[in-house]
Amino acid sequence: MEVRARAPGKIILSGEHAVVHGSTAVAASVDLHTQVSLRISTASESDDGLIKLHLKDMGLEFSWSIQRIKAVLPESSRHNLSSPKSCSPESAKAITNLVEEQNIPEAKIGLAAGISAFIWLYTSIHGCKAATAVVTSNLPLGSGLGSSASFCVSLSAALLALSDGVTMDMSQKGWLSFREEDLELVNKWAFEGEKIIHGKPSGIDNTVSTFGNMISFKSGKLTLMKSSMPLKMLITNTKVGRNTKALVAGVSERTLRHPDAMSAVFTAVDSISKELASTIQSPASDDLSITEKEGKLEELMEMNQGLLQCMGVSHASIETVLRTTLKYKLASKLTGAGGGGCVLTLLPALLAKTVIDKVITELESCGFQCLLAEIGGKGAEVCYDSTS
Ligand SMILES: Nc1ncnc2c1ncn2[C@@H]1O[C@H](COP(=O)(O)OP(=O)(O)O)[C@@H](O)[C@H]1O
Ligand SMILES: C[C@@](O)(CCOP(=O)(O)O)CC(=O)O
Ligand SMILES: [Mg+2]
Repeated sequence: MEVRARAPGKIILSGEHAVVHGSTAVAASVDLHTQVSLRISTASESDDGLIKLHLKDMGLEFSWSIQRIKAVLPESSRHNLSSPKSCSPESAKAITNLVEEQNIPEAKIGLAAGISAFIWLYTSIHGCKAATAVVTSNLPLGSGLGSSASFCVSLSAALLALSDGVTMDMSQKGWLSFREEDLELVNKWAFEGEKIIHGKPSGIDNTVSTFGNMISFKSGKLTLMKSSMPLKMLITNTKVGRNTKALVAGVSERTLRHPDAMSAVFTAVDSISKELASTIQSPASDDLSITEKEGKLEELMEMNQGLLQCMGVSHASIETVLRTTLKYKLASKLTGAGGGGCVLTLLPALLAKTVIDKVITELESCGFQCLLAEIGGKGAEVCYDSTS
């Protein structure tokens, strides 16, 4: 039994961090993906008794014997597929031991969280069967573009696509979408994986990676959005590494120290996200031209960035990108958890290509990496044939 699954990364146009505390946020998928190829041995096939994880881009391979997993994770018999369970503290400890035994290179130790999520999702959905998962990704890891969620969504999609938990026509060729209710199940399982990586995720990243498009999201509920204007975003990766779990925990600690002030910040972000969502969706008219709508978005992005600074998640490298784009009268904000990572800059529809080229050249001369990604594409998909 073999399948491939892919799931996109994302940008957050407004509301990161505040969304963890109940505010509205707006996000869109980007056309960068994590892809998982999964092969599970059937009862009739001979196998090597191993569960293998190959992180191909990094040239790393990990494997665990079925006996070892059974000994350390006694509850690893398959769970009820339709009601995903959270990883208990005991299981988390056992999984940490399984990961530590693999001697991950010190420079790549951040991968430990992703590998733990793999073990939890694999054993919960398929129990202890020999298998090989090969992962590739063109998303930068730990940069705010949701690589953790896209990893968990593509993994959950592949695992469920080879289970009886979803309904798929395995004889169909090419990339296939899930039914709505199956997408919801993929999303729930991915959220359990994302919890292992983020600690306390809001669920926005796995939701937009699963369903694709552009969404507004509040307290676990998504609303699909339909943009009525062109939205071109420049993504600048500062290449400053950071970790979402630590940044989310830092904002929670600040909230405990200053509950009233932070509650006002989160309320302001909620209003910004709602206004941003309605601006993006309202039809351009004589009252509000595309240019005026872009002006509104720019102001809202700048206000959101100011509030992210209040939360303590900006960074000197982010400030450099903001200053550089402002020289060209362009508005920017960090996207994702901040502390480094990626910055979004709105490129107005009528902006001359020469200006875009100039701003990119200047940002890249600072050592940053720029990309113009398409936003709002498809969510999780699977493919059963090896030719597509
Ligand atoms: N392709 C992958 N293979 C293994 N682990 C991954 C992969 N993509 C993401 N991860 C896990 O997610 C972590 C990065 O997640 P995070 O800090 O939330 O940043 P982001 O989601 O913005 O990329 C990595 O350190 C790793 O643990
Ligand atoms: C900061 C946060 O709002 C988004 C994190 O995104 P990323 O992992 O930095 O891509 C956290 C969350 O919503 O779970
Ligand atoms: Mg993440």
